Amino acid sequence: SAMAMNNKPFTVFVEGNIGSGKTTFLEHFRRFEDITLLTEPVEEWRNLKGWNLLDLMYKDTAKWAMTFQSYVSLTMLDMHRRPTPTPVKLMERSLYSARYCFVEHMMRSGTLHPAEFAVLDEWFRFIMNQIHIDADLIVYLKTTPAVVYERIKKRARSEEQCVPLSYIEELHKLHEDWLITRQHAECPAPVLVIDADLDLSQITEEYKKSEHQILRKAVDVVMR
Ligand SMILES: Cc1cc2cn([C@H]3C[C@H](O)[C@@H](CO)O3)c(=O)nc2[nH]1
Repeated sequence: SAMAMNNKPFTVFVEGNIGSGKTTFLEHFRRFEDITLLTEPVEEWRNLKGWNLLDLMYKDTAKWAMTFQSYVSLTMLDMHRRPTPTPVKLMERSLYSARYCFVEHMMRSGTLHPAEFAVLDEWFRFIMNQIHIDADLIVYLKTTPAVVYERIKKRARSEEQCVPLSYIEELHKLHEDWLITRQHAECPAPVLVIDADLDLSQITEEYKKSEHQILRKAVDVVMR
């Protein structure tokens, strides 16, 4: 049942640390024709006119963090704004995790200069005030840093092999501050927490739990 273009679809952000299984979670919903999946445009970050901004950022974070996060935010805004023909839209991450997790960490760790952070924060505030991009639900794939650190090693995405456990632990804390402690009032969406430490064989049950909640909420919104 295609959604009239003027209605806003039931929008879900899928959030979690590096290696928490977001792409796997999204792929679980590939079978539903009423759901549009927008996965993280990592390939765009790895090849912008031939430049691998992800690799540059990991290789020399102080020099490339601003450039990388600026482009990440542009690609996320593009995804937020993309017209969705279906009643439900699942997005991998968001401008919120960009600002509250990654940019926040780079500012606190000093890899973003305060002036660079100020510019990124002004862009974030402008977008929040001018463009309606909030979620109806956030699915938080909650993990333990040690578990995802091992997965990152196994997945062996080349750019990430130098990522230290301390970085994963700091990102974890920023996700918890945002999605469990609820430190940021600008993002009031309800959070559905999934135990994403479970390995693939066990996690399908967890997904089914979220499937029910997502589809039920989506039906409520569509029938409103
Ligand atoms: C919104 C947002 C996503 C995102 C991902 N990343 C990194 C973490 C992973 O190594 C890779 C793919 O998620 O990109 C980042 O540094 N900053 C980001 N900001």
